[in-house]
Amino acid sequence: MPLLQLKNLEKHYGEQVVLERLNIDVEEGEFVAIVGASGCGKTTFLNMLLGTESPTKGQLLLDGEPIPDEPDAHRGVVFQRYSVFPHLTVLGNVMLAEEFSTARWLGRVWGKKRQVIRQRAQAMLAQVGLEHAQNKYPHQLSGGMQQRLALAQALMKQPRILLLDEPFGALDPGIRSEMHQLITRLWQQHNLTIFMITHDLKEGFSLASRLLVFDKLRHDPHAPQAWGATITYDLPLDHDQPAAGLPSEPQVA
Ligand SMILES: Nc1ncnc2c1ncn2[C@@H]1O[C@H](COP(=O)(O)OP(=O)(O)OP(=O)(O)O)[C@@H](O)[C@H]1O
Repeated sequence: MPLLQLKNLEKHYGEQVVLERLNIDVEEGEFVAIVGASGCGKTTFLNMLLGTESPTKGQLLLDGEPIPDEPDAHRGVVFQRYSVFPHLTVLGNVMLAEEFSTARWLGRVWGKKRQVIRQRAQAMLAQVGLEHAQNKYPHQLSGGMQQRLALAQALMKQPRILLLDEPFGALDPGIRSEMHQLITRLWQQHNLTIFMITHDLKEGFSLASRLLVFDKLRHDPHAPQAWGATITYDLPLDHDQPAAGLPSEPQVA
């Protein structure tokens, strides 16, 4: 069974149809890049996968069941601009998510349990290359280091699905390519299924195993909100072959 199934999925906000006729299956372990014009509903799609937005029509199934309508440990998320607790160190920020789930009301754990969480957090920081920065505070980190921290935080919960909303969009080119290597390694090490929104088509082609293009095919000048975007290209990417060009005609998926 596919990990995720989208069946005639739609999302409306009031009168505005944002997404329509989304029909795809996604297998465990795929790395799906999502591109499309600004405002076409990419973040809305990610929010439905995360569970902070629910579908208006159709079905969104995880392991054959409707996806839970609130975020849980199955799904980790990293945004372009990252928010942290500024008064906590790098290590403290990574430990925090785990402390909250272990001690729901107080958000603090002590003794042996805390020791175990600390060791896991330190191991995760080493995986993202932040082992030497664990005692720094967020304002002392570069943009790339902040995104490494965001990845460490998201992976602490051992998610199956990692949702990335333009995670490298604000970084310099040199730092971006370091982050590309890191995300490729983490994808393989943690056996993740990744959805990544990007505005950089080249980034999508080079990192992902599949590329989805969201676009509006139907326009009604008298009712601009009546039609939403859908998946107009669904391209498997074979990294053994040179990157293929986009087909010349849109194919409605
Ligand atoms: N909570 C909301 N309430 C009402 N409308 C919303 C809400 N969230 C998004 N929208 C609308 O849905 C449409 C799609 O927005 P979304 O942020 O998903 O697009 P996007 O493709 O991610 O854009 P960008 O590439 O600029 O980030 C926009 O017209 C936006 O105004």
